[in-house]
Amino acid sequence: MTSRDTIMALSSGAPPSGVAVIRLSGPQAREALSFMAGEVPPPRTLALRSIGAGTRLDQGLVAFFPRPASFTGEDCVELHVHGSPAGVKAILRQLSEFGLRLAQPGEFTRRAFENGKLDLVSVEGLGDLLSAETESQRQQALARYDGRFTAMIDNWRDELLDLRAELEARLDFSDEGDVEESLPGAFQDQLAGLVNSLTTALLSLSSGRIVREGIRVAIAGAPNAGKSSLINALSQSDVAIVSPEAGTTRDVREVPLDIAGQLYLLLDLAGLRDADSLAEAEGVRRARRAIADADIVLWLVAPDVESTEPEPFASNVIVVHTKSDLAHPVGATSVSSVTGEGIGELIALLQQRGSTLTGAEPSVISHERDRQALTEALDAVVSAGKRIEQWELAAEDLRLASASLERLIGRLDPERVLDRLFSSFCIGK
Ligand SMILES: Nc1nc2c(ncn2[C@@H]2O[C@H](COP(=O)(O)OP(=O)(O)OP(=O)(O)O)[C@@H](O)[C@H]2O)c(=O)[nH]1
Repeated sequence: MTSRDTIMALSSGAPPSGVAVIRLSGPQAREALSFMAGEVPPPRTLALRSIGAGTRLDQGLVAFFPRPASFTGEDCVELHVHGSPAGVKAILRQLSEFGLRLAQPGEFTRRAFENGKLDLVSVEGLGDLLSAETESQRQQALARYDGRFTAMIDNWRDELLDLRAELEARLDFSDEGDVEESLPGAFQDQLAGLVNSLTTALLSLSSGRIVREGIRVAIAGAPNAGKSSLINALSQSDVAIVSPEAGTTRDVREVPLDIAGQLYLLLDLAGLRDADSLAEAEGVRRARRAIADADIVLWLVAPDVESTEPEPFASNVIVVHTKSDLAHPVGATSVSSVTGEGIGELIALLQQRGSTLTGAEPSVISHERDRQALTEALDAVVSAGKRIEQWELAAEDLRLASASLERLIGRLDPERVLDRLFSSFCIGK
């Protein structure tokens, strides 16, 4: 496979559908278009054409996007045809006879990256955008795809270059005796500013990550405290098993919920109790770990069930009194999964707690790669600050910091991430 091949794919959803979009990219794209649809319309203009070489297979809209101003940076073509399974198949067959091959998953985007149209963090933003399910995920992914993170990284890289230039000038001219011995205060200030800015970015990682991955809400308490019933009531569907027999929820199940545009993952945990069997003990162990890792813990207390453990005290724990239809506790958060009482209030409470975790605007810094690169860059800049009078070593630290950022945008060693990243894309993207 070389990028000289011209590739094709159905880029819209699977037929049958109202419209199907077939996308082509590569040196033969223009010729393939005139083979299939006759006269090539002016660039970036939709034109109605009869589609099919020799025989008319369909009628649709076609567009030509000449390189380099196209998504991939190569000549691109779009055929908007009827979303018929047989029609799409026939068109792809003719294109294949013409010499085009089917694209691999993510191959269009990979070409865009290789041709410098997108950097790696934007590619990740696009991947996130395609899989975004909630409003906050969409906003976060779009901001990353649009280059908001790239602009931050470019700023840091510019600052690192300035600082290195200052040090390297001293190294070059140190023999000539006409440079000042110590570095100007402005240099120190700029270095401190950079440390601040990278630290702030790293701090926003946890909020960025929970927007992307979801706020983990552990639903915990004694067996039969009403955990599964509460999850059902919260999600208004029969997603969790409800059973009168104690100890039925053994594994950690995740129930996704969209509350006001933010993804929450309700973790339906095994009831905490002294386990009778190995399987139960494993369930309890996993439940404890999930509680420790959760962003919010709903600790359920029921009037008809004896709590085997004391309520945990932590700022992320909300004690919820369940089965309020049986007995009504005073002045506490209480719910009934049977009557629905208190469920709306609990959702509002989750939304309020969630918004303090995510902040007002979703952070674009949200991937494990971001954490690694920013931590490396920060460590290197801090190290440069510590040995600032050893110009050569400090310059090397700053070079390492730049290299971490260049790896993040894919300017350095992109191979390590490319295959993994693009294999998660769909065909036609
Ligand atoms: N009256 C009343 N009964 C409830 C309520 N919520 C749950 N129950 C009952 O309490 C029992 C246990 O409920 P579950 O939701 O299975 O409890 P759990 O905590 O998930 O239990 P395990 O998975 O065994 O740990 C069932 O018989 C439910 O019908 C409620 O709000 N009111």
